[in-house]
Amino acid sequence: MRIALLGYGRMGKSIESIALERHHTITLKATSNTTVFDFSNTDVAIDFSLPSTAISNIKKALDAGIPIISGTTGWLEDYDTIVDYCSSKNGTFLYASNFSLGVNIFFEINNKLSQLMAKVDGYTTQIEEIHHTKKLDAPSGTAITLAEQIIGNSDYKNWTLGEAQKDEIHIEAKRIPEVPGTHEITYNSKIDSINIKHTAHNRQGFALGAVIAAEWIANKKGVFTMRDVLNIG
Ligand SMILES: NC(=O)C1=CN([C@@H]2O[C@H](COP(=O)(O)OP(=O)(O)OC[C@H]3O[C@@H](n4cnc5c(N)ncnc54)[C@H](O)[C@@H]3O)[C@@H](O)[C@H]2O)C=CC1
Ligand SMILES: O=C(O)C1=N[C@H](C(=O)O)C[C@H](O)C1
Repeated sequence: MRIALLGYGRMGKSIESIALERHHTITLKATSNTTVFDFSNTDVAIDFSLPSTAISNIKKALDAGIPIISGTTGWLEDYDTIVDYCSSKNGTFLYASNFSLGVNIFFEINNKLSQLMAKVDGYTTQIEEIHHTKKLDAPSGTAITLAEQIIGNSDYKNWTLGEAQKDEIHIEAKRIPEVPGTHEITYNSKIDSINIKHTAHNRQGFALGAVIAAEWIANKKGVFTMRDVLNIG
């Protein structure tokens, strides 16, 4: 498969290495200096760029009729606009806040645990995420997905980085050098605590998941998620 990389930073380079191992070729390595995106001879585009550039990158690929995978976080308030844009172009689009298999299993556990916890009283819910100091957005896209799952299953109405009101989940976003990504959910009561935690040891899981998603999506039309790709849940 011929892959265009929209973003050639930490993730773009990890994806390149996994894609080459899986016998794919790279047709474009776009960075902030790239003025023309040449999608000729490309089967699928993968966007891991910046919160401020993701939307225009995704639209460029859809305009060119190329299926696009996006892992860029920090732009999700415009997700529905992109879904509509994709439909208007009869295109192919998949976004995931986290492409790793482990985190996608963790999402399923979070969903089930939050359904159970919604049936009992006396627990408060907190999410902690830890990432490297180069990360531009906070909270992480993954923490937002986790919070939205809990909100969908409970009386919580919102998440906040600040002090939480009764109907809000507090997200603690910590930045520590070199940490690839750690997410922990804690339910705390006067009697006990329940924690679930996912720790990424490196970026390989994110990159492998993105390449697997690209392989899966190449000949499809529509808007998809990692649940479709991994067939879990
Ligand atoms: N969904 C997931 O599984 C994961 C998502 N991410 C997200 O991916 C994004 C990128 O992360 P990193 O690679 O660590 O960042 P990075 O800062 O190392 O790389 C960003 C790249 O985007 C490039 N860029 C800037 N403007 C561009 C433009 N207009 N078009 C194309 N490329 C452009 C930069 O030159 C750089 O190469 C972040 O939003 C991060 O949160 C990161 C890891 C996993
Ligand atoms: O910026 C990162 O590095 C990561 N970003 C994603 C997020 O915001 O959730 C996924 C992963 O945790 C690494």
